[in-house]
Amino acid sequence: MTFTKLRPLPRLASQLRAIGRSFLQVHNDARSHIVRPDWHNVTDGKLNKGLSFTIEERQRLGVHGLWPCSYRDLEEQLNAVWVNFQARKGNISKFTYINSLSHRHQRLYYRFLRDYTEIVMPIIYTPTMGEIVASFGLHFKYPDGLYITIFDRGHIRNVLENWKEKHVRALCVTDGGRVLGLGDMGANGMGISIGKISLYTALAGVAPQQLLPVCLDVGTDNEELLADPLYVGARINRVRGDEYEDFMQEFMEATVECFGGDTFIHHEDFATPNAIKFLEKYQYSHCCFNDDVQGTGATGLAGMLNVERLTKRKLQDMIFLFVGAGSAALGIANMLLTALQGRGLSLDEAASKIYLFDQNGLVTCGSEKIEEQAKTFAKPMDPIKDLVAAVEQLKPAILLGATGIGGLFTEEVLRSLAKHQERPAVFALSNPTNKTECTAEQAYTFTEGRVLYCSGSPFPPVVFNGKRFTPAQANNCLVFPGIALGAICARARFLPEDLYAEVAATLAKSTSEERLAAGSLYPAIREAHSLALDVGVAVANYLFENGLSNIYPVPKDVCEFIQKTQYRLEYQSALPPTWPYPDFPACRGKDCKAKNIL
Ligand SMILES: NC(=O)C1=CN([C@@H]2O[C@H](COP(=O)(O)OP(=O)(O)OC[C@H]3O[C@@H](n4cnc5c(N)ncnc54)[C@H](OP(=O)(O)O)[C@@H]3O)[C@@H](O)[C@H]2O)C=CC1
Ligand SMILES: CC(=O)C(=O)O
Ligand SMILES: [Mg+2]
Repeated sequence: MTFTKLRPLPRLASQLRAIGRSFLQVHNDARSHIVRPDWHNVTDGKLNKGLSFTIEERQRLGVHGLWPCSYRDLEEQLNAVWVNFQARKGNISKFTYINSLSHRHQRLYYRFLRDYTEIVMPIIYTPTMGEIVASFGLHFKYPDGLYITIFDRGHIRNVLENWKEKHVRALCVTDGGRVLGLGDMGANGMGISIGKISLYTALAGVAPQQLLPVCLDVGTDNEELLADPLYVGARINRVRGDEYEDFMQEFMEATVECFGGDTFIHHEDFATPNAIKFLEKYQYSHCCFNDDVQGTGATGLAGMLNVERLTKRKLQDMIFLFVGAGSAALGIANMLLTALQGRGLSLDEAASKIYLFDQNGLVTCGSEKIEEQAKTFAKPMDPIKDLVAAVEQLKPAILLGATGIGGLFTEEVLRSLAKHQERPAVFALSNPTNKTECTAEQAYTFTEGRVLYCSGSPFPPVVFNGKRFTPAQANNCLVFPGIALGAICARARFLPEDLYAEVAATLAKSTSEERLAAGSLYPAIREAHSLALDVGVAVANYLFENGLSNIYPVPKDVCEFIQKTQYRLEYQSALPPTWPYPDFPACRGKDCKAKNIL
């Protein structure tokens, strides 16, 4: 066989090569050098700029003619998205529209999320994400995350290597064991991993290519799903015991092998016993975070610190009644316990202030089945089975619900609460909206407008007796994007428990006096971007100060250091900085002279 000696490339082509093949496809053919259309720029949502490709870019990239001749800058495109979004009737339809935008035009999608956060959050997150999860088989369209099934045991690393991005810095992983308040959703749980991950970018500016949503499909015990022809997961009952735990162990090890030991691993919506077991097992050996326990813990404590700011009544003088004793309630109860101890109370004194109430009633020393984590809070007293009776007897200052049971805080419960407190606080944390323990309207109405109310899913303002109340959203989305940002930027080794007290303090402080005066215990969702940066800086500072970062030397300005890593929501030029052709007029968007030629 003979090899034809390659002709040396003419100067132009070699220049182009030096600039980088990603910009242009240059084909050295026998007769001429042809610049072929680079469809990649159009079909790859990461690169696509739609009508924001300048005329120069369209011509240089060989995609001229693939768009109508108009040019739209980012603001104009954003407006078109907004008009389109509003025109969609119903939340699912809005979700479908912006989900498709995320694939064809990533930067515009995230810019839309940033600029319209308060409006879009209920679509890409709770409550609409609950509906998407419930009917995931209808909505699955793109490989937006990795499904790792129990049948992949022994090969998990290979599956992780199939992911399109190689520089993953954070994963959000669920096994769908308890998704929002919907119960066991099996592989449909992927929806929640995707939703949470999209907030990393939308709120905290973590670059999307650094992120990976994962669903561990170990089956489901949800009979409805198993019988549903549209179900996309493994049709087996949930695998438990050693097989399940070995599978999890392999996943954690494979993640470290594949992406590095300082990869942030966010556990989401595992059923409570697994959530707690894995947190205890991996918290200090991996850069691992459980959102439902720790994220919710920090969020809940922050709200309580703000009840204190608002009512001028010390936390140590309050009684807390937590309805629900799962990962969310226990996460908050434990953080509160530590905070109270920090104020000089002994463990017993602190625990004596916090009551748990589960399906069987008040958790007492005589309760039949008490989870290990709940034992600290069990009280030496007679059982109380009825919630109204518990409220009547305990007279809590703060009533918190994390049960997944919609309407549990009835009129009677709320009236009883308000009877004993001038400004009672109600945290109705369950998601999505139809699982909320009570609505904002019920809370304000049945407490004659005296309640400090917040909820896991958003509620619109309520007018009661001519006064307008703006309920705050108490959701771990106020903290997890910032925690991830700080941990990723500082390349955290692991995330100790004390760090979450810093997060809670940062969130509480970020609530303005104006919002507090209006009875809102948290910042508004539209402030979530600056909040995420504040939390990110607090987390990174904590990690640097405690020798838990893999970054050395410590950056002088941590905030600037973090900001430099953030995803840019402006378009970059699709052309190399210096272009070798002299013959095209410079064309820069709106002011482009060349556009008038068309
Ligand atoms: N706003 C936020 O940021 C967050 C909200 N959540 C929400 O919190 C809810 C619970 O999550 P999680 O803790 O993980 O779930 P779990 O299922 O682990 O816990 C639910 C708890 O509620 C108790 N419960 C159920 N029914 C009743 C009832 N009728 N009366 C009193 N208690 C009852 C259960 O008691 P028993 O054990 O006896 O069955 C259990 O202790 C979900 O809806 C979730 O969406 C979760 C995380 C964050
Ligand atoms: C918000 C959240 O994490 C949950 O409802 O599970
Ligand atoms: Mg959750």
